[in-house]
Formats: sequence, C-alpha cells, structure tokens
Amino acid sequence: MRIHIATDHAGLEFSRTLQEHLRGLGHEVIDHGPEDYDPLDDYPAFCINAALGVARDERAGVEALGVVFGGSGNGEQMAANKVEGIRAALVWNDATAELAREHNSANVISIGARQHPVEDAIRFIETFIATPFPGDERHVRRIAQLGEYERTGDIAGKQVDRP
Ligand SMILES: O=C[C@H](O)[C@H](O)[C@H](O)COP(=O)(O)O
Repeated sequence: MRIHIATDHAGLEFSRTLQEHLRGLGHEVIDHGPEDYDPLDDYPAFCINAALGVARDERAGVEALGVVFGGSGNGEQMAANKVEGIRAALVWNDATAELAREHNSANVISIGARQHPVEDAIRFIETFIATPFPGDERHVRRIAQLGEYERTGDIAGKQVDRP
C-alpha cells in the first residue's frame, strides 16, 4: 500500500517514527513534509499535498491512503478535506479507526499527535490501513451524496439549500 503522510511541527517526531514503522511493514511511504522542525510552520500545504497525492493515485488506479496529523488533528483533517475526492476522518480510538473505513470509506485519516501515546496512534493507523470498506449499500449511497455535492453543489432528490 502507498501511504501519503503529512504533519506540522507538532507531529514531526511522530511522523519520523511512523514512517519508519510503516516502511518496516512493507508500505511505500511518501512524505509530504515538513522536513525540519519549525515551531512556526503551517499545516495546510503539507496536508493538502498529502491529500492531493491520494486523490491523484486514486484517479490513476493506484491503491493509496493518507495519514495527516498535528497537535489535535483537527486542522489537518480540515485541510485534507479541501481536496476533491478526499474523505478525511478524525480518528481518536480503535473504533473510529475501523469505522472510518467501514462506514465512510475514508481515504485519509487525521490524528492528534499530542493526544495519544505513539503506540496507540500507530495502532489506529494500522487498523485503518487493514480495514476494508465492505461496501454496504447505505454507506455507498451516503458517500456518493458527499461526492455529488462536492462536484455539483447539489444532491439529487434531497433538499440542499443554496449557499
Ligand atoms: O489543528 C491544528 C493542529 O493541532 C496544529 O498542530 C496546532 O494548532 C499547532 O499548535 P502550535 O502552533 O501552538 O504548536
């Protein structure tokens, strides 16, 4: 599996540990930064680039997922979700790691590196990677609605207000 990773200063140490761990498991890891510690760096571009990598791979038929993290994971999730085709879920325990795939077919997860011991966060990420999307009709339908709104600003058959 190809894994696109991005963080900011708050997750840099964790990013290094995680990348080594994932490479050890045989994954191809693409690091979208940052390279060096800068306490004033900004997460949006790093995370958007990781999300763009996932979206680009999906369009090319390459199996890929993304992991973004910062202090809370909140801003990183917001950044990833700005990219068309990305469904980024905030993961904060084993259940949300599984549900991110099973219910949402998330292609990116976001984790707060300051919120968890590193071994827990690694376990969430391994769970996310290992959990398939079973493709239950109700979840497929809801995910399709998200994509339709993203592309058209509307959801056929639903009441969606104008901006
Ligand atoms: O949602 C954003 C992330 O949690 C950031 O990693 C966090 O805001 C960085 O905080 P600070 O600049 O205070 O280290």
